[in-house]
Amino acid sequence: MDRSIRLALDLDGVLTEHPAPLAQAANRALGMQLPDHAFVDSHGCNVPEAVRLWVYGPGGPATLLDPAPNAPKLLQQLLQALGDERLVIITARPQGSQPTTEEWLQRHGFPPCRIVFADDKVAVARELGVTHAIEDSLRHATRYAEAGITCFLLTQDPAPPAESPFIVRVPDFTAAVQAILRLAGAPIALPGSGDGAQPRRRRIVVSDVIDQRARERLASEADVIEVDGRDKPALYEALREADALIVRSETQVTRELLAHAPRLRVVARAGTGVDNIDLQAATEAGILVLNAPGANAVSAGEHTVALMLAIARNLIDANATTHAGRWERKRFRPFDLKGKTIGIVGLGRVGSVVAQRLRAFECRLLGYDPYITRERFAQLGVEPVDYETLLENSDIVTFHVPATPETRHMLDARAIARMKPGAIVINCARGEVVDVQALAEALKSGHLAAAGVDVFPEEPAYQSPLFGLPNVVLTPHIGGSSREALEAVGEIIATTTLAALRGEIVPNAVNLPAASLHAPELRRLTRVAEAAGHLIAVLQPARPTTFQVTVHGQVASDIAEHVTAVALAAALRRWTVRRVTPVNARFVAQELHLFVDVRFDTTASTVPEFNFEVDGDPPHHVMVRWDHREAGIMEVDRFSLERPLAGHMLITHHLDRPGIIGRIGTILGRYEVNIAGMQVGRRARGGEAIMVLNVDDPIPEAALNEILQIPDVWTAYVVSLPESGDYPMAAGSALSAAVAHTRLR
Ligand SMILES: NC(=O)C1=CN([C@@H]2O[C@H](COP(=O)(O)OP(=O)(O)OC[C@H]3O[C@@H](n4cnc5c(N)ncnc54)[C@H](O)[C@@H]3O)[C@@H](O)[C@H]2O)C=CC1
Ligand SMILES: O=C(O)CCC(=O)C(=O)O
Repeated sequence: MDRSIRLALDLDGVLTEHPAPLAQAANRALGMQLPDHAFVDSHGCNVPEAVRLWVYGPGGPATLLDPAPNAPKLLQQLLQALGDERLVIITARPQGSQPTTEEWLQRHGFPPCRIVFADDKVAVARELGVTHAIEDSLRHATRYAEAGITCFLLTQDPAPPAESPFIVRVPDFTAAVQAILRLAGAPIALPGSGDGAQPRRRRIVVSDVIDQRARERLASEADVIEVDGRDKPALYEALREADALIVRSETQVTRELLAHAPRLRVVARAGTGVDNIDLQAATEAGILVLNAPGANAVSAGEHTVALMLAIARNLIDANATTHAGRWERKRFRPFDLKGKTIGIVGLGRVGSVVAQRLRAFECRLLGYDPYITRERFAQLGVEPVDYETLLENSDIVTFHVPATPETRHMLDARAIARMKPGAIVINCARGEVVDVQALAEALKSGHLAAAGVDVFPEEPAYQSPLFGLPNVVLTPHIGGSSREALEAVGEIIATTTLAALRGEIVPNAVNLPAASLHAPELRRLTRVAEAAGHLIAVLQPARPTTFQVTVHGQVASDIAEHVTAVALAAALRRWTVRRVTPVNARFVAQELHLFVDVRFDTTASTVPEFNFEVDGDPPHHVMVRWDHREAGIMEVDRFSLERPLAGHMLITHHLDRPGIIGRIGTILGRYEVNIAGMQVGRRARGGEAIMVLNVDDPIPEAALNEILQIPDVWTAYVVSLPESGDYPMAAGSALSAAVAHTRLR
């Protein structure tokens, strides 16, 4: 192995993703007008020191950067090949950013490595005897080259004529590391395939017990980490890199927990009730919350009936005394459910199961649920009554409502006082629904005969006023835990968590309105809506003040809301460093004072169209047409297109005069960019025109600059939109980074 190589690595743009979000954040927060590449070499671009300190300092946008693909593993391989003596990170970040920088490296799993903070990188490199460097800044690469240090420059641009032989242009960090390993004679076993980085394997934390098959299903696509949700330090540690968290009722998903999970995209509740999840905090963070309503309803319903029977038949005591060798046949006086009046509070999924089972016992059923129809009561064979009537007339009252402010302590001392003497209470819903203190007192006084309780205000429950009372049957929240329920819940949660992580639309989202349309129609429309949002932000790179969506034709409001959320999220991803998904798109827009205005023109008898408009100088517009099967972007800035936009494109706004299109073609030809198709539109002969060129190859920045030099070409945008197939909706768009250039007319 060649031991003479000493390597200096740049940080931003080499170990991190491209630092464009830093410039965008500074522009937004400090009202600056920095170009996207400002932090490729912030010192060289004269970014003021105070701005650099803010960007790289505690809580600054640099702490939110993602690592470059596979960067931690690549650094590990370099360290293995070269040894830590011969590798150093030299960054031009200010010295004051040392703690946040080190914290970022550690948080993203980079191996420990020497790091030096210096504006004059070459002076430090010389002192350290550096022979090779990896950089993304041309200025630093040039300076290294002048000092005789070979510098791998990460860029897509071709080399200009007569560039120093000490500068070696490579497309990305993987290629640079390959070259260094080759030079060092080290084995090349790069993460991912030889010529490109593999997407990172998803990490799913499971913090409560779930079905074994569900775990296996998750493990087929992701790394599954199991931790005890009650062990906060262990859970927080596991969540640092987690994409999804799966819980049942024990783990409390609080705002604090979410703050420890910067990558989290999905929280899945393997069950029904989501009261252990801070839905507001999850929504603000753009995290999708899933649950599996109904999958354990039979289990909870049967458990409810089991608690009733256990009480009616004295099962618990009779079992214990018989086991103890005491034959107390005369002591027990069980009773039949037949003929009893049972009051069911909440006739949703579980309440309905209970009603259906109890009909077989020939009970009289009273029900209180202000949110369901009379027809539903009739179907279930339940008499609808008000809550007071139910309490006053029932021998057994059983609760099946969700935990909400309205249902909290629905059964308190006053409600209990209305109940028949000797009545029985069953709570298999949520602990908060019943005031346990009042219940315990009524049980002790004898006003109530017995209670069956599966759920507690605080779980796990290690103490309760109900503990030790002889007339209470307690179970540790196992109502929904039947084998069948766990299997069904596990299947739903595993399948939909993986689907949501792949960016697919799932039907069981709690904090994203369900769209009343199913794949593949919705998937296609979603793809195009995301592309439209992306495109409008390429056309309008500075954040506008208004994002207007006008829907023409017959479109259901939930579909319009879905399309708005998807397009808005895609646009916001280019307007803010904050993580945006359809879940928090409207919230983030509000935070950024971006007014989102959705209008409907349902009278228009047209194929449905979604028009996205943003204000600016000039304002921009993108229109999506959707014939309920196919969808496509059919207008840009009010110019109609013959074919929907797709693929790699150059879009220009220019004056309609002879020669312009030819000159653009010539420039692209010189840069070996093949043109695959062209569409042009104009308002009037000799007026403003638009051209969309589909190209087979990436358009180098230098070519774009030349195009912008052509007189009467006002703007040029390079953008990639999906051709076919799916791409992630919720985060991490597969749309390529777009370059937008504008020249003032
Ligand atoms: N013990 C366990 O292991 C399990 C407990 N559960 C819990 O059981 C409860 C019911 O679950 P599901 O039936 O799946 O929910 P659901 O949403 O299907 O039904 C709840 C019903 O309560 C009604 N309701 C809401 N507020 C009400 C109020 N103030 N007064 C009267 N009725 C009201 C609703 O209209 C709805 O019909 C939930 O708290 C759930 O978390 C569910 C499954 C297992
Ligand atoms: O088994 C569980 O996780 C609790 C079930 C439950 O309470 C629910 O699904 O709401």
